[in-house]
Amino acid sequence: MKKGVLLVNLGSPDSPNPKDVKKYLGEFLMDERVIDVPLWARTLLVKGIILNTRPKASAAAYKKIWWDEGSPLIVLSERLQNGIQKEINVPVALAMRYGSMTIKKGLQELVDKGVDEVFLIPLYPQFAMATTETILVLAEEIRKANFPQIKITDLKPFYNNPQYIEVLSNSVARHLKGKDYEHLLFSYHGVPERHIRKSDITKSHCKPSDKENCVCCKTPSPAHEFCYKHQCKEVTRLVGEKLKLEPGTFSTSFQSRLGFDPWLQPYTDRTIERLGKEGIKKMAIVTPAFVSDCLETLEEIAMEGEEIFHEMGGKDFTTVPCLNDDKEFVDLLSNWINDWATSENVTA
Ligand SMILES: C=CC1=C(C)c2cc3[nH]c(cc4nc(cc5[nH]c(cc1n2)c(C)c5CCC(=O)O)C(CCC(=O)O)=C4C)c(C)c3C=C
Ligand SMILES: [Fe+2]
Ligand SMILES: [Fe+2]
Repeated sequence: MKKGVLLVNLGSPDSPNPKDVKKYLGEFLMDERVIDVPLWARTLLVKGIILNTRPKASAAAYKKIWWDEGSPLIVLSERLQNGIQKEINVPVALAMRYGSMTIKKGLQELVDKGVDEVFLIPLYPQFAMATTETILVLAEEIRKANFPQIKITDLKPFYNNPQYIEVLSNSVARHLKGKDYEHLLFSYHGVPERHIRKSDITKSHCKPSDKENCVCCKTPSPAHEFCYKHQCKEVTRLVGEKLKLEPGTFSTSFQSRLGFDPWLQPYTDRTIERLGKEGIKKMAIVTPAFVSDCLETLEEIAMEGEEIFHEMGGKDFTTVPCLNDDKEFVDLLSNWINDWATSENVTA
């Protein structure tokens, strides 16, 4: 059997123009694992309201971060792909869950190279219904319909893998060297609380509305295999431990909420505001839910977040880049791929 790798990230519009942004958001937000309400309600909400109001503002935000080469998320994912390809012998393809670089095209590219055994790597350290699950479900549908001869194995979420924690901690330490920040905020993309309850396989463990001191997240449970909140909090705890951060000098928050339902809290914008109001003058922020820098890190955090902090009296606001094509991260993924390529059942 010939092996190959498919990296899958979220995706971006083809351009930062409102028409392309609208098309992209339409596909993204009509995904039943992203806006998980009945089809009629999703259609009303997305096509009736969001797509008539949001694309203009989103396009303006995309324009602020767009590069000559294209969307930062796509360009940085391509750099990661190229970095890995230089390290390993099996072909590495890249696809996006939404937009033009489809999973079908990615699988086709591998099949055209004779591949019949695919290692599928969702580029998300933590599991979420709106990210990992939607990729795996769609990839399986495409496999069944178009490539029934191939076998797909997926890389499990690697949020608590000690090597990953080391690579992330090294990156944080390197970027914050010499900066005497008073607080390090770990900001993760949010999800509606409802998503956490839906993914709870025990149906009773997760209490997504517990904010600071989430007891369920600290109590061992099989639910944690699919609990985005637990997995985010674990990344913060493990990096804090590795970097020997003092309690009280680092915390977790959740960004990018959409709509009126409660999302995971505390919210990042309000946390930045609170830190500024409490007299913190120098803060740093890291965004470990994203492997590649994107709209949510470059605009919402590095631009809007900094503005909020300054408005509240803060002075220094340092953002730690995502792992992107960090050499240690490229080596780590390449090692996992090599392990998979040389043995059968490998998880991170
Ligand atoms: C990292 C994991 C992500 C989760 C979980 C996630 C959930 C989620 N997102 C929305 C709505 C939007 N997200 C948008 C952008 C965006 N989201 C992620 C990642 C996660 N989303 C990334 C990497 C990006 C940036 C893409 C890029 O091109 O750079 C947007 C579009 C921008 C905007 O208009 O604000 C929306 C909308 C929902 C509803 C959701 C639900 C769980
Ligand atoms: Fe998102
Ligand atoms: Fe929990």
